[in-house]
Amino acid sequence: MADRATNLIRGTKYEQYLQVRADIKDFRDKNKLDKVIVLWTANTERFCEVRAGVHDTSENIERALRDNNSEISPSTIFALAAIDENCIYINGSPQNTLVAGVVERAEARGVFVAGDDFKSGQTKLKSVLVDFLVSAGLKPVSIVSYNHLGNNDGKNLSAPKQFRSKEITKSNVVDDMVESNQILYKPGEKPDHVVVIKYVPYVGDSKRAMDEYTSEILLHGTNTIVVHNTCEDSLLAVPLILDLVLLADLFSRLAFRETDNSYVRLHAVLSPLAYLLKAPLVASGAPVVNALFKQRANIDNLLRAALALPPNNNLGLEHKVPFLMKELHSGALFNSPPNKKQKLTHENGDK
Ligand SMILES: O=P([O-])([O-])O[C@@H]1[C@@H](O)[C@H](O)[C@@H](O)[C@H](O)[C@@H]1O
Repeated sequence: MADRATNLIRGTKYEQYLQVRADIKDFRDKNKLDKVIVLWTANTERFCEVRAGVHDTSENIERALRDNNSEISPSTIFALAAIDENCIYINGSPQNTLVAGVVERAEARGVFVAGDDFKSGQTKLKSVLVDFLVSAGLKPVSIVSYNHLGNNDGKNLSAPKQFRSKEITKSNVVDDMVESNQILYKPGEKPDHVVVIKYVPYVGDSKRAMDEYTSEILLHGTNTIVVHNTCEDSLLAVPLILDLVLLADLFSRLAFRETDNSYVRLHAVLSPLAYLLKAPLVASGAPVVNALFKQRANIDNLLRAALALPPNNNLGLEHKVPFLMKELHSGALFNSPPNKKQKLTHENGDK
């Protein structure tokens, strides 16, 4: 891969960290910016070997960085530099950049992080199709996903360790959907799921994705769906980059009022961005949701909450229950008695 490494920051890992911080500061000053968001779109790295005493706390990772520890990945150096410059950091590639010590540091500094890996094509479709199959009672038993492409990403992924990172993010996406149906699957049972990526220079950015989904249906029958998708890899990724940055900024501004009237922001790990990511990072202990429409509903409802609207639960009782239908048509449904705050402001003459 050395032939593609043309833009290097030299020095020890700590010197590189200082350089990235200086670059961020310089960029912010030169462009007179209030805010910088750092998003990793560089190539996939190998997973770092997560070690106790190295990656587990902010203090340990700081020591490891200064000791030039080989298991501190370049993307982790960028994450630490961004967090220390008070910048949101988003990981658009599969590797495990955001180890526990990085998240701890983000929480301590009040900075947001999100990841991992843009969910652009094959996986996006998978997170719809498998959700549909499982919830329709068609039991996916074998999912085989092959893709080939000829851009730099494809070249990079032809290295086994880098491919392994991608294989992990692309393979785990069906887990929550499978676990959600305990009638179809016994505890621990999973479909066979294989992911293959090949580098074919001629096709360039035009990535080909071929998938075969086999499901068991009634009376041991089978149902096989085959998909062939051709698309420009970069053209699918760019809108995701814009949406990630815009939504990350928006979510970083949300605050929730506590009973003592103080305000708290969302957790440092911005999991609502999961809709755009293959392997969503969540706060420790929180459930991972991969199903695309659940992820989408999460964003919709967060934005509705920000406008003081109730979540959209799709009940639609106002179109199904006669007395609510009448209230809807007469307008009575919207004439709820004013709440305490409205009454007070009204009495004070505050329009
Ligand atoms: O999003 P998706 O189509 O499932 O996954 C894709 C990978 O299969 C592909 O190898 C890679 O080059 C793309 O950038 C993208 O990550």
